[in-house]
Amino acid sequence: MTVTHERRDTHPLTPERLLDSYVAGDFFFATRQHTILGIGRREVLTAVDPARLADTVAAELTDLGAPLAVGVLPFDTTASGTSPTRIVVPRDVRIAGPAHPAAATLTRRTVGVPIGVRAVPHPARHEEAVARALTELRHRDLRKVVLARALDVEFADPVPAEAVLRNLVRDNPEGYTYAAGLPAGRVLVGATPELLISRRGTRVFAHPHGGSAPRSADPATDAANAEALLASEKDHAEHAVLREAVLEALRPLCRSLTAPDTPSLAATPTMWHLGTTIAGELVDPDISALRLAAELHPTPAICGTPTDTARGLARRLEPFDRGYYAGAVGWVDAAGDGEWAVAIRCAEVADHSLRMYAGGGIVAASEPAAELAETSAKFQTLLRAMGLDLDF
Ligand SMILES: C=C(O[C@@H]1C=C(C(=O)O)C=C[C@H]1O)C(=O)O
Repeated sequence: MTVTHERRDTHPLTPERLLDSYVAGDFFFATRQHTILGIGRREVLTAVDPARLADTVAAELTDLGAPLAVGVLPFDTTASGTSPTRIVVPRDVRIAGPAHPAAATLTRRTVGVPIGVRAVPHPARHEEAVARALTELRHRDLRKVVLARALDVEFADPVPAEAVLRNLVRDNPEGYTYAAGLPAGRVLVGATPELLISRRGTRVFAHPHGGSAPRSADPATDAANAEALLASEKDHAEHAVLREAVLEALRPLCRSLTAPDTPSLAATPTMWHLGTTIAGELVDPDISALRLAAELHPTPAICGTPTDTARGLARRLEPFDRGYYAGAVGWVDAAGDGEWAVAIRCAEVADHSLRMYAGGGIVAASEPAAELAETSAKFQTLLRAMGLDLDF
């Protein structure tokens, strides 16, 4: 196993070269700090429960003398989930600096022309599901539930995950842009703004996002959307549930924990969000980034509160299995450091088709039509990367 860091020789290891080397099945993770490429698979470790897998991964990294492991957590990490946590020790790891700002000079790649696009469920059914969730919110012990929908896109030719990834890197300078190989040649690819947890030594950070508004090409509308989000009681209520849950999960693990009282605006090229930066100092330096991700996931950003009730309701109201959508994607190294991002704004690529997902938090003050529009806006991250000017 070799780890190659950026070096100044005739072939510097640049983020662009990592992108050029990436092939579907590899692991790719670009952040504001660095770009990681995990090539191939030396070991694949799977288990339903990511917390249990964390210890196995730590032992495996030590045994193999490997620097880091990469992978994905599914949305549903309970026994009834159908996709396991999947951690890969790559054959080779290459690390370069951040992809930005040079990414703006990347040339876009063509993804192909779709021969069919289908919303799952039909948009009207999604509105009905939101309406049913509102009834549950009124009558049950439920404060928030996240409901998602999907878009299935069919192509005449195989979908080049490499092109989708490259276009996502080009378009999304601030977030976590990722690709992870899944069984049967499938690929999870996306660009998420949301950090579930990062750990460096005893320092941990989380940046939960909850509360959304679309960006606009018109600067006045764009600014007005941001202002309206900052002033929206409904979005602040939705965010408060999330902030509380993340703080509550981290509190027993941290000797100190800080978070501003009110969220601030976080931007992606397609969405405005309310975000809170949470920083903590771990009590136990042996708790790895993967273990921390397992402790926090699923947060109310992608599930709801209380967790079990919300997960059960989402399972009943959504006509699909989320798989790795709304799970987590990231890496953990031999020292236990790592970064795990919330696996949203993504698609699962399978040969000639892909399925993209978008969801939104429903609270008592939500409205079905607005929730449908929010998911349409969230699809834009992937639709743009695919060069598709569609509104679903
Ligand atoms: C669930 C998604 O996004 C999450 C839900 C949000 C919301 O409801 O406001 C905001 C950011 C994300 O945490 C998604 O993009 O699919």
